[in-house]
Amino acid sequence: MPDHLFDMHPYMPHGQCYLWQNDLLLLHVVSDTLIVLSYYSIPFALVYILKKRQDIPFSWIYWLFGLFIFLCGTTHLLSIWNVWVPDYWLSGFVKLATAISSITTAALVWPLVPKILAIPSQAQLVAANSALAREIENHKRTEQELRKLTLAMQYSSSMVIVTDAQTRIEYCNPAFFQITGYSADEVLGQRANLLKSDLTADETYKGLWATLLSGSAWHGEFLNRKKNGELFWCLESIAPILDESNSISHFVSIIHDISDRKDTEEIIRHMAYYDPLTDLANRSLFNERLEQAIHQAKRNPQIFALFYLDLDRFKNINDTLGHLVGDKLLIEVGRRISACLREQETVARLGGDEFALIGLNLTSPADAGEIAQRVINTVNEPFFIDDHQLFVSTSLGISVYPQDATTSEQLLKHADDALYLAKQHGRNTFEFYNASANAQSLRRLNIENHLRHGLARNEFSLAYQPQVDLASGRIIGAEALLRWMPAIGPIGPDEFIPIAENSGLIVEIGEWVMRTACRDFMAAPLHERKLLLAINLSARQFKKTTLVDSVRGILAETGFPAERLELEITESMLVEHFEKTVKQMQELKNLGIRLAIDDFGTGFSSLSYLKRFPMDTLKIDKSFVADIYDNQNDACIVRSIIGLGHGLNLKVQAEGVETAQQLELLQLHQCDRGQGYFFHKPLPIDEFRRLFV
Ligand SMILES: Nc1nc2c(ncn2[C@@H]2O[C@H](COP(=O)(O)O[C@H]3[C@@H](O)[C@H](n4cnc5c(=O)[nH]c(N)nc54)O[C@@H]3COP(=O)(O)O)[C@@H](O)[C@H]2O)c(=O)[nH]1
Repeated sequence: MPDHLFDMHPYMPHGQCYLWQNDLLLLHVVSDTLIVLSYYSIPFALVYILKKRQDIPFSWIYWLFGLFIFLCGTTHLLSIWNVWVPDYWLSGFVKLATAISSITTAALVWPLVPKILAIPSQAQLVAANSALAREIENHKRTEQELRKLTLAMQYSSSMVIVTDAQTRIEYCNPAFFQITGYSADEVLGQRANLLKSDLTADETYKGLWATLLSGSAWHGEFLNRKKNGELFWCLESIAPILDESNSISHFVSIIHDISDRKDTEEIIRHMAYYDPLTDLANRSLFNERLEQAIHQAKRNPQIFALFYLDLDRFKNINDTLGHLVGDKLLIEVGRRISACLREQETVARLGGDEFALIGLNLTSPADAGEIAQRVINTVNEPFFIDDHQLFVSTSLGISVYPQDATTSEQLLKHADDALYLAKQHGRNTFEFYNASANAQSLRRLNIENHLRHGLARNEFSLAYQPQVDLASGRIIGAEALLRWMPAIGPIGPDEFIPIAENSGLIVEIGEWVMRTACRDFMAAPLHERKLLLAINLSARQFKKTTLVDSVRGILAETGFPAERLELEITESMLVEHFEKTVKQMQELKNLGIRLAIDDFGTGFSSLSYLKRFPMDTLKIDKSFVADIYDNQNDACIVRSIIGLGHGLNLKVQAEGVETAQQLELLQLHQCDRGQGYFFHKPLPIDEFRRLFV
């Protein structure tokens, strides 16, 4: 060591300055002693802490710091020591050791600062602790929720399936095993399509996958199959579960067994689409099937036919044998008609005795004719119902797609027009629609429209056809016959009366006829002649419960004597409305009115009915009279009717007498009265009056 740097000679050694200053010595010794004691206590405290808290991070720095403090204390201890023992080398070395330890500590403590600062503070630890506590609480709550959801799945009556992204089953709830009959071993790891029945449309699966792969949930219905092969309807909700990277990791399906609901739906559907009596399709289903047939025929050009049919005079059966027999007959007719068509074709009951059929895939319209004939033949076979043997006939109208129409409304309307034609052509037959039938139906509609205004426009008049007493040749009365002169040109009663009957207008028109005829006959010169007045009544008028009141009212209003009024009723009307008709007739008879059966021989001809009606006159239909001279059968029929009428104490009147020979024969068989062109055509009132002037 260079002496000039540490030359101590000019200075007094440390210790000697205290020799002559006792107080200073005391101050230094006491202070150094206190410093030493407190310096030494620090390493001890640190050692104690490190022993107790061995987890303290960076403990070596505490050891280093402790050593440095200890050396500092030792330096002060040596300061006291040097007062009396000038061992400055020792003090120098201790200071050197202190310097080394302090430099080392200082050098090592600075890099440690950021690391120590990174150690959380107490406050931070408290905050982290409470955050952790909250986290734990949330976790517990989530666990509880999960437990609840798991329990819900366990006890749910709906099936729950969880699959992986490849649709391999990972979880099924107990309801799944219970409903499908599978066990866990049989399904876990299997593809979810093990329930597939192959009866669900491919479009459904396509839609399902498109929805799921787009990340959305799919809802829909499947017809699935259980382990035992039984089919069951499922309402499913399937949702994809996405992972953190937004890829599908799982699928979860909730499945409800809706077979019961489907059964109920099926019952409701059946009620909505099937006729409860015959179990045939009803009008709604028929319309749907017709639309389907049109749709298919448009895509795949083909011919099909629509048949419209009803039973001829079905009402007779209902009225005479009761509705129960009528219903059983309809059921049986439905069965027979169905047997005439193929499985995929439609037979519907549209109401009452009306049926409609669709005959598909025809090679030509003639096929439709064959089907219609089969239907007629099968219906013509006798029916045995409740000890009754019934003979029934049917009439059919046919429209063919596409030649007659291409819309359901038009096809139905044209078949209906054709049916009308079949009825007009004598029943028990079929007719194809044709344009003229269409024109006829349009004409019918036009006539009906004009008829509605006929009375208001004063377009009606009456013609009177004289009725002659065949023994004396005297005119004893006349039949009032309605004439109509509308703006569209004259229309005969044969055409407009059925339309007036169908539309119900005949009731009002009939009253006008009776009132006008009674007035005409009350005026001179007819009144004095005490002529009989014959008036036709239609079935529709008879159905009206007000008929008797109306007749009574007209007689009272016009003063025409009841005993000179003869109301003509056709034979078929008597049979169709038997009970009601007898009652009405009896009430009319009670007024004193005469009753005649018109067109006798053309209707039902049940003699047992005849004796129950309170009749006065039988009118032999002109069709028998026409050939009475040339046709033995007709002559025989006329003779029999005259005999029958007289046997029942009735007056017999022949209609349509046109020749002297006919008259001669009728007189020969003692027919009471005659009416026909041979005597007079129906005459306008003025001409008729002139006969008596
Ligand atoms: N409910 C009502 N029906 C009525 C009424 N007025 C007429 N009618 C019915 O309309 C049908 C057709 O009647 P019409 O064209 O008047 O024909 C009558 C006679 O003109 C015709 N007749 C009479 N004599 C002859 C003859 O010698 N030859 C021949 N070819 N025809 C003849 O017969 C019709 C009378 O028939 P009927 O009633 O059966 O006695 C007809 O059914 C009328 O009943 C009405 O007001 N209400």
